[in-house]
Amino acid sequence: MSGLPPDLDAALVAFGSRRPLLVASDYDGVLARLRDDPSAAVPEAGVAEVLARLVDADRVTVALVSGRGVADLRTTSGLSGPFRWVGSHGAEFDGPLTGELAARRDALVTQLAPVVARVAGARLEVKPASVAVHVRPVPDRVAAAALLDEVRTLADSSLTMKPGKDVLELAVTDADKGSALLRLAGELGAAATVYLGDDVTDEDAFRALGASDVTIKVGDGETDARHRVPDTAGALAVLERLADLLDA
Ligand SMILES: O=P(O)(O)OC[C@H]1O[C@H](O[C@H]2O[C@H](CO)[C@@H](O)[C@H](O)[C@H]2O)[C@H](O)[C@@H](O)[C@@H]1O
Repeated sequence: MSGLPPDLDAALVAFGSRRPLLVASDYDGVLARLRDDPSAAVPEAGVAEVLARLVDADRVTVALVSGRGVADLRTTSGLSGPFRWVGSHGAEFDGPLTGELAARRDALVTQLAPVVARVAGARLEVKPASVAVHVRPVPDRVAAAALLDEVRTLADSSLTMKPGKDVLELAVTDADKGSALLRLAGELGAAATVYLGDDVTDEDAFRALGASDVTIKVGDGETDARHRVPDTAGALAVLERLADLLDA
C-alpha cells in the first residue's frame, strides 16, 4: 500500500512499466515548501535521496523544471546529479540565456524598482529572463494586491505575464513549462512523462501533456492535472513510489 489515491497509484504502476521515461517536477511548492525568503526554500527531507534513486533507474531521465533561473535553482536547492535542468519557466533549456534578453529585462527593472519600493515588504527578484515582484512578506494585503494590479497594467504586449503564489513575473520571452516539457520528452523519445507542479505556470505543463502521461497537482486550487496530492509530503510519496516501481 503506497498511501496514495488508488487512481494515482494505478497510473504510476502503468507508467512504471514503460520506457524510456521522463520524471519531471516543479521545484518551489513541490520539492521545497514555500518560504518568505526564496533563498531559504531548500528541499524537503528525503527529496535529494529519492531523486538520486530515480536518476539511477534504467532509461529514466529526471528533469527539474522551475520558474527560477537554473543557477538560482542549483544554488538554492543544493541538488546535484545528472538531472535535466529547465529554468526560467522553460526559457533556459540548453544553457544560459543570451545577453540581449538581459538588456530588455534590465529596462524592466528600472521601470519597476520605484513602484515596488513604495510598498513595504515587497521585493523585486531579477531573473535571467524576467523580473518577479514578490508580495509574500507584505503585511498589508490590500497594498500587496494593489501592487500586483499595478504591475499587471505596466506589462506591454511584448512581455509575458507569469502569475504565481504571491508573485507576478514579467518575462521577456514567451517560453512556458508545457512547451519545454514537450520538447524534452520529444528529444528523449519518452514513452510517457510524469509531471508534478503546484502553481499557475505548471498548468501549461498539465495542459500540454497527453493521455499516457501522469499529471499531478500538489495542493489546492483549480487544475487541469488528472491527479492531486495535498502537499510536499504527498509529492515525496509519489517520487518514492515511483522509485520503488522503477526498482531504482
Ligand atoms: O516554478 P517553481 O519552481 O515553482 O518556481 C516558482 C517561483 O518560485 C519562487 O517563488 C515562490 O517560492 C518562494 C520561496 O518559497 C516564495 O517566497 C514565493 O512567494 C513563491 O512565489 C521563486 O522566487 C520564483 O523566482 C519562481 O518563479
